[in-house]
Amino acid sequence: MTAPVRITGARITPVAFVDPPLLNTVGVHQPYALRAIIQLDTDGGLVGLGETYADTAHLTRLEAAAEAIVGLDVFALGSMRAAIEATLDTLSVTGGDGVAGMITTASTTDRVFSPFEVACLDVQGKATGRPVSDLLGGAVRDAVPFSAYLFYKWAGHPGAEADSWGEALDPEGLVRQARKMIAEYGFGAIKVKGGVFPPDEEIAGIKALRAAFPDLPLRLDPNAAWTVDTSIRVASELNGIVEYLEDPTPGLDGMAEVAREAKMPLATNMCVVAFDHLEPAVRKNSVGVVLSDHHYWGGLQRSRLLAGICDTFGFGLSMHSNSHLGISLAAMVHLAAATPNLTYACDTHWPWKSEDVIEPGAIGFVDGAVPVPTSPGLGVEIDEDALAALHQQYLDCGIRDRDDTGYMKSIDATFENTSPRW
Ligand SMILES: O=C([O-])C(=O)C[C@H](O)[C@@H](O)C(=O)[O-]
Ligand SMILES: [Mg+2]
Repeated sequence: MTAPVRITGARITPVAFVDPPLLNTVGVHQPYALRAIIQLDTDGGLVGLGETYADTAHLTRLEAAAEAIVGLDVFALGSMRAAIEATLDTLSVTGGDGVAGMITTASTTDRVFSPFEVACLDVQGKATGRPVSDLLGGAVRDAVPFSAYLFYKWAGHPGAEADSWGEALDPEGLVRQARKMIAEYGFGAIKVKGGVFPPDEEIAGIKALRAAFPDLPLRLDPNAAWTVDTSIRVASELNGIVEYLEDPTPGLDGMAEVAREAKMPLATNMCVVAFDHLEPAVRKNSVGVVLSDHHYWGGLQRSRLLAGICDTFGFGLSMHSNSHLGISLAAMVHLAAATPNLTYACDTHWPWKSEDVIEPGAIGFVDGAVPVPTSPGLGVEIDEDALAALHQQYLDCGIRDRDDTGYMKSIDATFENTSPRW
């Protein structure tokens, strides 16, 4: 039997990495995206890795949680979650969700527990010589398919040079972006981040993509930018064209109204983001597909629990993403590999980043999918020089919280973050 592997501490390092001006309904991505990297130290010398948001309040909570779990066995995940919950109850920080106000009702405990749970699973895997997917029930696929995640975007940040992706502000720009991303990564499905332009312009964008890629599944996600009536109209225009419509309108009740009329399933990473949202979502028939995200569903094991509930109630299941680095990708891939009822290609922001904290080569895309690492643990290791450089970038860049709306307002003072907008 493997002896207890006790936690001796956790190093939490905020990092900043270059991010293009990706547009969404709440504003635009700042020049740098923030993440916190967790290196969990144990008495035997094994180190586990985790990755999460790095907004100021979240960092305060992570530091408190790191202290609360010293001395615990990395296999004692139930006790660890309880210890973190108890510690968070003593803190009086607010905000810091790291998702620009788009996912505000997730559980704080689950959000803070998640990177520590992932790091513990990494250590468990290293201690037992098994990949994390084995600790989650075993991989049922060798590779995990992802979708091309398209964004409307400016050519570059104001005052800076154009980035290698260039501008995408109309249907031609979206198709150009899709061609480049698919040529580089081989994705077999396309998601468009909408809610940026009036719905008819985005419908035209989706139709242009359909014409350019007749065989690829398409999705549109306006992050609740539309009223119920607008959502029903868009759903009718896109009938037979998108495989699902993602968060067209705010709230479980609005989604249920749209779902009654729409022919395609509705997916969500906004109105079902915590376990206590599942019962009303089932009762109201609000959604057909849940987009899970281990960063706020409480880690990989609780995401497996979510998958079981989705299976029981007949929900489709896929995965949401935010701007992320390689530790998160590895965790997403192990989870997806061990989730039999994953019914759609997962989301990832991976193509939008040009920097990372992990040693290169351990994880990557082949034909639009990520082969599941088979080495012990997550299968990725920290590149200490890269971590130090991206931490320095964090210190230098001055950004301490994700604020798409504030950044947009600094460029266009008339911008208002309203939901629904159309
Ligand atoms: O599916 C989603 O809602 C997302 O991916 C949320 C993200 O924050 C996305 O809107 C972004 O990166 O701007
Ligand atoms: Mg979404």
